[in-house]
Amino acid sequence: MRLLRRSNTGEFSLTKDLVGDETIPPYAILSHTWGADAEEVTFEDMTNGTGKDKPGYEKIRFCGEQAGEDDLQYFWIDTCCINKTNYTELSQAIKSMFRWYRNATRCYVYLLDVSSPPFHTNDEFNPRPWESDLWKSKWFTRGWTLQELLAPSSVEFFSRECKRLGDKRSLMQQIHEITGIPELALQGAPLSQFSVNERLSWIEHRQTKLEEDKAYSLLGIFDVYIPPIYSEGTAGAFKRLMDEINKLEKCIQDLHVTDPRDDKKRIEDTKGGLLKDSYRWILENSDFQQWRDDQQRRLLWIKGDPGKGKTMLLCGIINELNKSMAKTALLSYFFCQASDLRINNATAVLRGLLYLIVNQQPSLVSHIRKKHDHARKALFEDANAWVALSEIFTNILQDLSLNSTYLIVDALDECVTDLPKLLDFIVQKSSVSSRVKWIVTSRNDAHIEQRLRLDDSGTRLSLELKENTTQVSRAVDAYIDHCLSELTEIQHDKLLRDLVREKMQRKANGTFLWVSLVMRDLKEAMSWEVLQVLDEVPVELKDVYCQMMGRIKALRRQRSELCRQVLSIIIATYRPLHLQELYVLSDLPRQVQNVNQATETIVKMCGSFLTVRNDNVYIIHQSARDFLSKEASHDIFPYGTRDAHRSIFSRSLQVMSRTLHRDMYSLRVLAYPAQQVKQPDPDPLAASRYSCIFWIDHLCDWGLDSSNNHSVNLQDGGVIDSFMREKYLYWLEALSLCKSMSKGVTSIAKLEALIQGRVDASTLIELVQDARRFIMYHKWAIENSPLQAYTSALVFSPARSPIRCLFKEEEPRWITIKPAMEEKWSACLQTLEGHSMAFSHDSIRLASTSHDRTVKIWDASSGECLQTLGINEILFNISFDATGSYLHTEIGTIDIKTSDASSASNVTLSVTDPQNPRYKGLALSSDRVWITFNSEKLLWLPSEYRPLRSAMSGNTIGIGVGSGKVWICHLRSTNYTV
Ligand SMILES: Nc1ncnc2c1ncn2[C@@H]1O[C@H](COP(=O)(O)OP(=O)(O)OP(=O)(O)O)[C@@H](O)[C@H]1O
Repeated sequence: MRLLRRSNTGEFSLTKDLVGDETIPPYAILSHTWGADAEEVTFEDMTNGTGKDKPGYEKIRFCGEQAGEDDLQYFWIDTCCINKTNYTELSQAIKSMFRWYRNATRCYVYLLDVSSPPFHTNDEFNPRPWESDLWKSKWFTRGWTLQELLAPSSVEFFSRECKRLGDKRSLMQQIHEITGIPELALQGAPLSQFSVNERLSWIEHRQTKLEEDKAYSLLGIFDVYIPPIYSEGTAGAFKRLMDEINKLEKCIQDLHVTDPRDDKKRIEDTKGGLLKDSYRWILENSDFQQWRDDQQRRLLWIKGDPGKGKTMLLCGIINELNKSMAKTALLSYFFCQASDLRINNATAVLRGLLYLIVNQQPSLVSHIRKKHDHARKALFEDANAWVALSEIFTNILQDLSLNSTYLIVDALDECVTDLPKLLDFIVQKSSVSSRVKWIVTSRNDAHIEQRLRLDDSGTRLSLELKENTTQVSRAVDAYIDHCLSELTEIQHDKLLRDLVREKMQRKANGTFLWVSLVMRDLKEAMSWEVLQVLDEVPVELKDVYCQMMGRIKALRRQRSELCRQVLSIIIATYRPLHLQELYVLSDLPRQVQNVNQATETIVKMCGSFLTVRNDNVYIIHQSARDFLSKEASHDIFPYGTRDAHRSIFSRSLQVMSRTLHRDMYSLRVLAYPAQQVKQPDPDPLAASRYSCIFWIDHLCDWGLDSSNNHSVNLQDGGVIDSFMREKYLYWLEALSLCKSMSKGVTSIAKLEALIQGRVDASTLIELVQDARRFIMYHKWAIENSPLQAYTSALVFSPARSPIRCLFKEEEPRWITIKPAMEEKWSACLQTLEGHSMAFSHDSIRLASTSHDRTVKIWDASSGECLQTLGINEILFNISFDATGSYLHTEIGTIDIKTSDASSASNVTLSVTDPQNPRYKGLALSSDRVWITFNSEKLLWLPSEYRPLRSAMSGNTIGIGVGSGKVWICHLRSTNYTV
């Protein structure tokens, strides 16, 4: 960026090109409309000292003088600070312009067509005589001025006479009315909050001198970049812009595993709302202040026993940082929750943190897009996700454009998968990047402490430490006061209230959770019982839980049993359940009028263990889950946890058998895109959604060595056999509607492994094998259009596929001449988004490479992508050395960045001749072609293809085909002689 500098004598000169934001001094920036080319002072004029007689020089003089008045020595003007004859410089300027406006200390808008009479006296009837000019000003009709209005935090308006008219804030209402831009955007809210269409509408009625600029002037507003091509026309430029926006949106959509902002809101709501007086103590705490104010303190670890209020404290800290941090700073956070499969692992933490970061600074998505553009969603989900995400995260943290950033992670102890990796990552990153500060919380845990290795850059804040206990106790007292103010039973009796307060303060022992549990009891008590309740309640949390459990056991026979059922299901399931899911899985009484109400009533009988929000049931606290699954497990699971899994499995099968049928969402159109499917209300899958996704997991959790029942289920003619025969295709449709097709693929593989080798299940084994081929082969089509389960999936399955035969009735009748299919499945198991390849000697893994400069390592049986490696060269042949650490290519040797040495050593691969003529006869398909009937897309048709690369191991062969796909084939099932 080149700036103009005003010397003491009033002369202007250009600085050298300043590279890197940190080298740029505070500066003012001008926003204006351009006159005729000959009127504007150019870069050449400035370097040659000419142009002073041009009309445009007035603007330069104005900007320089105004900057001087505002104590700024430097300023920037687009007419003369960019060398437009240099394409590289011009495209760099277009790329950076939004940032330059945003970073300016002041932005002056010079309005040549707005006049403010110099001797205008204050006229109470017309205090702003220039306002009518403002409404008509050309400045509001130009394209580039849109970002100049939105990017800077301070925008001041000046008349032709250089008189200050007001700023973006004082003129907010008028600007909003003139431009139609929401006030929130004018106030500086992140533009990513506004939909793409809304942002596009802001430029609709604006013009640019060069037609393509209409699109290019939006780059900063969408935080994307395309290089300018000033010959492509408006349509071309907008097409490229939209492509880029769509890729950005898709990337963010795939990254999404949860929106931590929603999690925060949900947590606050389920915990009864956040109380300021109970967290504000942290702002006065010296450890916290040191972390906040000292550049060197980059990591703060807040630790404390269960229920000490760490999570709520973090919610408070997030709110306070949001208010106090610089506008340009980023704040990202994540709440781990052990009970929710989605958010209890290290990969999810990185995904969640990244999600909020790129939401605030979308340009950083470029780091994700480098990998995402070819790996797509698998980047975040395959076995290599951690490696890829940590690399992306590191690149973002090193990006010079990253603003100062706060990263906050709650409940590390609830990160069930890969916690050590996460801890090492946090330690490493917090010590290298000075612009990034971390806060993490956890329970007191020696392993976490050891791993965090807190040195000079880190601070430990223990809630149990003597210096802090007074502050925490006061915070708990404030919480008690707040809770008591809501206890209507004792409002009229001050003496009683004081007594209750005093007793609670004495027993709470600085534990918020204790107070909140006791309060639930007190709310149920009459005024004369309140003191007795308090006397009876134990001090320790565990004892409180024991007391709650005792009460459940003392309920009338059936009620107690219902509570036990509900609690056991909640503990044994993989994610929080909807009331309807809980109703069926707990097998609650049938004779109820309103399922949600009845289930909620039973949930309430479970004392304070559970809570309901938006019809979903949550366990009140992780410590309650710990208690129920450990100390109370003999009460909750009298027949062991396996029995709970058995119940969930068999009730799942029952509910699915009842509810699954063709076209559950009444989509009707066969190619109805899955992305456009909206969940109907009431949702026919509300009760069976969980079952569809997890029934096989619970079958496996039930265990192999179980009772006869288990055998009955697994044998020919058993319940699984019947379910597969009657409902398999509807189950696939349901999986697609639940966006869980990939989970279905791994589940059916799990089922196949479970029944493998059983002598009494030979027909079932055959059926499941067929079902597995079916789902793998047609996954793409069904995933994208749920009803393709009944069309292309059936029509393009082998004539003697058991699944096809069982669901013959579902085949489309309008196809009179059906494609001639093989009798049995072809050699193709599935298509992988891949490349050219080599198999591991044990046939377990397949490595592939392609022109997109990546190498992928696949699990050959599930088709899961295990690793995606970025490479610098275009590869044709690949192989691994014996240790698996180096990948040899025809072009060079590449270091594989693998975090998992053990898996790498399995990958000893050999390359077969890609030109081997013996494979040439294979005719399989790769591209997806739709058959259209009456302009409705009806079915997906695999087309002809040419094999490009192939590799073979044992009786499995991999074939690379056009458009970067890989087919994995079993030669056993074909007639090919190889
Ligand atoms: N500032 C606050 N405002 C309102 N309620 C609070 C506040 N702090 C704590 N609480 C109450 O105390 C309970 C326990 O707090 P929290 O869940 O934050 O504890 P924790 O230390 O994170 O526990 P754990 O480490 O076991 O998960 C909350 O469910 C809530 O009811």
